[in-house]
Amino acid sequence: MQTVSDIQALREQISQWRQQGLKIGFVPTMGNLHAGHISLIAEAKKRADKVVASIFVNPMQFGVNEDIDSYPRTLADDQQKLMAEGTDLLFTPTPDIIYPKGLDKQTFVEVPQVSEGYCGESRPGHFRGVATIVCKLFNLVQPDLACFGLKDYQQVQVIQTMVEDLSMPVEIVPVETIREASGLALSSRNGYLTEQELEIAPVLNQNIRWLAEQIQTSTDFIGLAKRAADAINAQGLKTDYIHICHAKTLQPASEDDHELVILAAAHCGKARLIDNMQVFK
Ligand SMILES: Nc1ncnc2c1ncn2[C@@H]1O[C@H](COP(=O)(O)OP(=O)(O)OP(=O)(O)O)[C@@H](O)[C@H]1O
Ligand SMILES: CC(C)(CO)[C@@H](O)C(=O)[O-]
Ligand code: BAL
Repeated sequence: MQTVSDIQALREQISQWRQQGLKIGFVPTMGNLHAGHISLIAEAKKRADKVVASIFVNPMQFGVNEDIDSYPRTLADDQQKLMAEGTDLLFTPTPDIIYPKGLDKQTFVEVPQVSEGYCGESRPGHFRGVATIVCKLFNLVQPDLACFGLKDYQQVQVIQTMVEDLSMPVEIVPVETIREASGLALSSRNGYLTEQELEIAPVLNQNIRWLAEQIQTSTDFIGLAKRAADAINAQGLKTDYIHICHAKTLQPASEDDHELVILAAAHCGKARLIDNMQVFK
């Protein structure tokens, strides 16, 4: 596996592969790789001839009081894992390479509606940062397809909408969430949890599953979501939000909707956990 940090080396390799008519799959990440990331690489490998991964802790998607400085950076370990899974190329740019003029003068991509609310409301500017970096990475890597984890459900909708609205020639492949046996979704930020917090963190997923069962037979979405939030908070987490939404528009679900998603975020110690579950009625 080749690792490149500069844009010219990346473009040279990509253009060689494109001239050979090879199909390119892409997996963008922020590093500190776990089995969730590796499942994205495996999915890309099944669908493409060459797999490109990127590791970039994107300053544009972090809020002022967020964890950009402490975000785990484990490049050597990550390279081992990517190589073992058969990744062909790893792109590891620095912020200077990606944003040479600085963030203030950078053109950005804003996706309306699906990026508003939920994580978009709690993390102002977050999805602008995500859409902008993913757009830029797509322009650099020119993939035929790109894999994204459904753990970040709202992010998948934001990227899918961006690709449709801007006619980007990239197929977005959503990949199922990989979980601990406890139900806790794997996440780099789980590394912030103490042993005790790791014991209570699965309560988020347990209550999402409870809610998924309840809404099969009830349309009291607001009342049920409140009961789930109370149960989560009673165990020592602090819910940021828990909502039942239309699976595509992410608008609050109405009684006639059949494709739903439960979206939730909760603070657990230093970590802000997110999780979700799609429900078909
Ligand atoms: N448990 C998981 N299962 C499947 N995909 C995942 C999982 N966790 C993250 N991903 C996906 O991996 C890609 C890169 O995510 P990222 O590097 O932010 O990892 P992360 O573990 O989600 O980190 P964070 O703790 O910052 O949310 C995204 O598409 C994300 O949805
Ligand atoms: C898609 C992404 C790599 C963009 O920085 C990031 O938001 C993530 O890791 O999910
Ligand atoms: N997995 C989403 C990246 C972020 O939380 O910034």
